[in-house]
Amino acid sequence: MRVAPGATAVNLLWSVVTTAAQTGVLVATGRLVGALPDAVRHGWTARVTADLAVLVALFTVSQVVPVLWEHGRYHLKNVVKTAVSADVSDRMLAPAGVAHLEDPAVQDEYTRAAGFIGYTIRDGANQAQRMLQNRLSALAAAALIGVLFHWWLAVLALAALWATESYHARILYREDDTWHGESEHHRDAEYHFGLGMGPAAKELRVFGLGRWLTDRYDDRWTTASAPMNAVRRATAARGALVSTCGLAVFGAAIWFTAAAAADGALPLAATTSVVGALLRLATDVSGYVVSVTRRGSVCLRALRRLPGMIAERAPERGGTAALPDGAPHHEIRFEKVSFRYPGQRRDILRDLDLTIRAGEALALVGVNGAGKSTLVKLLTAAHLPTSGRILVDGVSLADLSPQARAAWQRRASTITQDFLRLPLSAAENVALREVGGDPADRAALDDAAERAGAADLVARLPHGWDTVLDKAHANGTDLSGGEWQRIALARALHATAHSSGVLILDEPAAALDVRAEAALVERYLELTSRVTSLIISHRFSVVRDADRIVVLEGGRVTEHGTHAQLLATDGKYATMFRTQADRYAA
Ligand SMILES: Nc1ncnc2c1ncn2[C@@H]1O[C@H](COP(=O)(O)OP(=O)(O)OP(=O)(O)O)[C@@H](O)[C@H]1O
Repeated sequence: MRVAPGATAVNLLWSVVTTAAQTGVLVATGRLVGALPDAVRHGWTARVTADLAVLVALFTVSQVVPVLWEHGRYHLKNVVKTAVSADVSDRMLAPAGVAHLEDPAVQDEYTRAAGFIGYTIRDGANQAQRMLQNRLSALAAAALIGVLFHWWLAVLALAALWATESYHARILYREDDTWHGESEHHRDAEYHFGLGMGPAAKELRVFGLGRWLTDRYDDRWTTASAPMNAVRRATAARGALVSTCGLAVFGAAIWFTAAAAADGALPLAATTSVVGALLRLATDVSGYVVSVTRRGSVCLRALRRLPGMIAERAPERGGTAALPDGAPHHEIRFEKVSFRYPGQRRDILRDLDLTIRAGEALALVGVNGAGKSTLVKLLTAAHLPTSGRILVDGVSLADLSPQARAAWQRRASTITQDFLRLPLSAAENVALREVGGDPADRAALDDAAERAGAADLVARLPHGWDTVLDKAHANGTDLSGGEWQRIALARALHATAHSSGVLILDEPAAALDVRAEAALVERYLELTSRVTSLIISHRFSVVRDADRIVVLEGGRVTEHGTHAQLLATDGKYATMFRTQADRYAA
């Protein structure tokens, strides 16, 4: 990842200028102090004026340039943050499949790459610049000691700095590693925090679960922090001892310098500069900057590992095949398809055979957990079958090239049970620009809304299509579950009117009221007339008009036919239908 080389070069320049100015201040202070005895004896001299002017100028530069440098680092930090977020998203969203999104090991690596409290690439990059400046500054101060006094003292001071800083950095590394190893607990803690602030916030309050959530967050966070606190307790005393030893070396060096001055072996000006340089070296022994830089590099390594890990744990099977434009022209065929979720012991689908003819309106019914939504995931190539094939006009989805697989996913317009609720305008919620929709084409939007039964809803919105569907947004509004469902349906219909040829509706009526459900049923055949469609619903009123209905049971299709044929067969479908119908009749 290469980010803002120009801004990085400017920041480098600022750090070099800062170092030069700070070292200049040490020299100028020495010169000024060296000139003072003369001034005391003979009054104010031109040399004092000149030395003072140089000192003030260098001091001003040493104070002002870091402000510019700070600004530059802040800018770079933001650029790095945006670049990392984009990079992480790209890597996570690149595969057409979704198996890696459900893998805890990948989630952990993702959490590390994206960064969490104190562990981010942006902080690492920021502190790396500080570390560089510290190194330059330490070398300059040591050079000053060597030139003005003794090189062995310069080396001793650098060695004391290096030893103390390394020790502290090592302690921090241990803390860091312990902290980092707890990423699952951190994720859990963050999840509970997000839950309280996010979409479930209202429900949690209504149930009075605020306290429970806080306690749970507290518990997870304490669990995550406990190992690091233990390391911290174990190392605190030793850390303080090492610091004291390091500072003792610097104290002795200052003592030695002062003694040389008292013996007349070192002029006053040089003594002042050398003591200043020693104090400068002594103040930066914490190891913090080194540790944060290392943390950043840990995140960077996780980011680099992420694609490899995704490829290894959730390999993208595929080939080079492509589908003909506008497929399916003939059929979508499931041939002996079995599927088991990664890491699970049970097949959800078993040797399933099913054919969906092009242009057909097929309905799928089955009890909870029968595998209906799983079948949709396979149909949209989010997962590939564990065995068997899914053929679209004779081409297996498993043989598609990554581009062809992505194109097939765009061709299938799917509204799942947990459909997207985007904090965007109503227009953008229906016509997603990213998949070729045009929110400015109001005629197309009106048509989709009309067909989805959402026209009245849009007309009632305070700013019509431009109303943002998010209460957290100024002038935004929130929708009820059923209203959202109509917007989602409009999105699917808008897509089928443009680029999609396959319409998949998973429980499209779950949140609809009786009238809206009746309207959906009335329009169902018209809605699906131009496409190949699959509808899943527990409401038999919604599925009964489908061209064909299939029953999924035990991972297989056990019955298929029209509503009338299935009732006549008097099997599972007929039983389920009558149970529901009897309840309504009663
Ligand atoms: N990502 C997953 N990892 C492991 N198991 C899963 C995953 N998603 C679903 N399952 C399991 O697969 C089975 C079928 O789930 P699926 O969601 O396909 O059922 P469904 O027929 O759509 O149910 P419902 O009518 O309740 O929506 C369930 O037992 C579920 O626990």
